[in-house]
This record gives sequence, structure tokens and C-alpha cells, in this order.
Amino acid sequence: MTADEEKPRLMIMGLRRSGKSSIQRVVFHKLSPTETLFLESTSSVAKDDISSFIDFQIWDFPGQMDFMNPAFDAQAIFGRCGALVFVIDAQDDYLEALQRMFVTVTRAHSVNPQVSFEVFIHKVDGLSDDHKIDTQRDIHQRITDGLADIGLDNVHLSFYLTSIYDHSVYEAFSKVIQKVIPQLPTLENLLNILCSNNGIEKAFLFDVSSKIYLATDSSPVDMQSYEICSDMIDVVVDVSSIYGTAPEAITSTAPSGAHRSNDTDAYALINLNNGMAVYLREVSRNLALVCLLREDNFDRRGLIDYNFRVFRDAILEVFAMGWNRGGAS
Ligand SMILES: Nc1nc2c(ncn2[C@@H]2O[C@H](COP(=O)(O)OP(=O)(O)OP(=O)(O)O)[C@@H](O)[C@H]2O)c(=O)[nH]1
Repeated sequence: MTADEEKPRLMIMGLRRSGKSSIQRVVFHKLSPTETLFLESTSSVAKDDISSFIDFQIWDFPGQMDFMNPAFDAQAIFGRCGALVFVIDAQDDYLEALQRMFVTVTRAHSVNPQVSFEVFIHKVDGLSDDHKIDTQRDIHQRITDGLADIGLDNVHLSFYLTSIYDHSVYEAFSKVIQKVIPQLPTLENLLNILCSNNGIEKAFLFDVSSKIYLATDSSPVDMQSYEICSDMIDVVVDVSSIYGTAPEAITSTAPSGAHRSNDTDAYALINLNNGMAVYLREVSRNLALVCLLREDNFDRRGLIDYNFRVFRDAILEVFAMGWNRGGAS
């Protein structure tokens, strides 16, 4: 098997103009959301290799793809697919999209029952809060009823409300990526231990270039903490790209609060106005720990830093033990 074939593989499918290419470009290629207005329609399967701390492949399918066409090799497409993201345009009439999703899910499930199905109810920026909830409920109901009717009630689908104009699409993609990371339970355990030993309220392990979090501790994720931690990465990357002296690293010499002493000791700290602090530590070149904790806890800074170093070594060891082994389903 070539290295390419070993990478976890994610498929993005959905009707034409539902927003598939936009999601991929915004999350992984830093395209500004407004620039997606000028994206051309995808006419053939576009394979995109994402090389960051996590290496994986994204296949973007053209909206008009016909699964019934004999030239469509379902075994080759779905056989090694870890997760299938189906994008539905919530601002449009979605009945046709549901029909297409139904066909896709049944076809993919028959070829590979391990595929995890992720439904992005997309472009929700144009919907009121009530409308969002109603749309999600309706889509959920229709698709699960349809699957139950043909005896596929064991197929599990996850639903997300997404938009490229806020953090929701990053959060949703984080959860999708976590489904294809075999080390997830270990990472969560390590984060739980770190949090409980240091009075940390919430901790995220971020892939710096995509701002996707690979893992978080098991306390519930609230959108606000996620946003603040994700924004912290932008701040640090921006500051270090302007004032930094080591371009390859996440932080470098920076104004008060951010500092690096060697490749893996970069950190940044911002005190918030509510007694909390956001603390970022570089784990490796593409990986950073960002956590929220009470400012008072920094009285025990030495202990926190010591524990962080133990945590970092454990994380690196987990990944060194074979990211590729079992990474793809
Ligand atoms: N309001 C809003 N518009 C979006 C969002 N995501 C994508 N769009 C717009 O939707 C349009 C279609 O996006 P594309 O990414 O080209 O859609 P696609 O699914 O890749 O289309 P095909 O390549 O034809 O299959 C573009 O004009 C985007 O700007 C979103 O979250 N909110």
C-alpha cells in the first residue's frame, strides 16, 4: 500500500452549489469566506492532500455525480473511506438533497459499513435560530425514517449546523476528523489528566494550520470557549508572522504575553477581563495546546509547566507509535 493509500480518507458530497468546495477551501486553505463567491463549479473528483500534523486526503465530489453509472466504482470510492460528509444547502429546498443523500448513504453503507456519515446542514448563516432547529429536526426525521423503512435503522448519522462565515464549520470538521483518529481516546485521557491536575477548565489540542481540534477533555464543549481558543491561535500566528524571528515556528519573540525559548517551548498567555486566562503552549510545530483556566492558577506556574512537558512528551509518543497504523478505515 502506498503512503497515499494509507492516509485516512474523507469524502465530501452533496448537490451542486451546496458549498462543498467552499468548506474545504476555507478550512484547509485559508480562503476568505467572501472569496468563495467566485469559486468555479467542480467538474471531476478533486483529491486534496492535507499535510499538517494530521495527514489525510479529502475527496471533493462534483454535485452532479451519478452513482448509478456503471463507471462509478463504489468499492474503490467507499471501500477505504473513513468518513463521508454530506453537505445540504439549508437555504434551498432540500428535498432533492435528501433523496441524493439517502442513495449515497445506502450505497456507501452496503460497500463499507464502517463509514461514519456526517451531515452538514450548511449555509445556516441565513436562518433564524428557530428555523435552524426546525430544519435540523425535519432533516433528521426524514432521513432516519427513510433508512428505517428499508431496515437500516442501525446506520448512525451525525448532524451539524454549519456556515463558513463563523466557527461552526471548523467545529463540525473537528468532530469529523476525530472520528478517523484512532488515538482519540488516549488523547482525551491525557487531556483529562492534565486538566484535573492543573485546575484547567477547558483544553483543546489544535492542529495549528487548520484550527481543527484533534481532541478536547471530556467536559462539554461550549461554543464560546471553542471560539476564544481558536481565536487565540489566529492572534499568536499573526503576531509571530509579523514580529517573529523564527518563521517556521508558531510563536517567536512577541509582545508581552507571548514568548519562545526553543522550538517546543513557545507559549502565549492572555488574561481576560473575567478573571480567566487563555494559555497556549506549542506541542510540536503543527500542534498546540490551548486552554482556559482561572488566572489565580498561574500562582502554580512552575507546576503547570512541568505537567505540560510531561503531557507533551506523552502526546508525541502516542503519535510516534504509528499515526498511520489503523488511521484509515
Ligand atoms: N451564505 C452562505 N453561502 C455559502 C456558504 N458556503 C458556501 N456558500 C456559497 O455557495 C456557493 C457555492 O459554493 P461551492 O463551494 O462552489 O459549492 P460546491 O458544492 O462545491 O458546488 P459544485 O462544485 O458545483 O458541486 C458559493 O457562492 C459560496 O459562496 C455558507 O456557509 N453560507
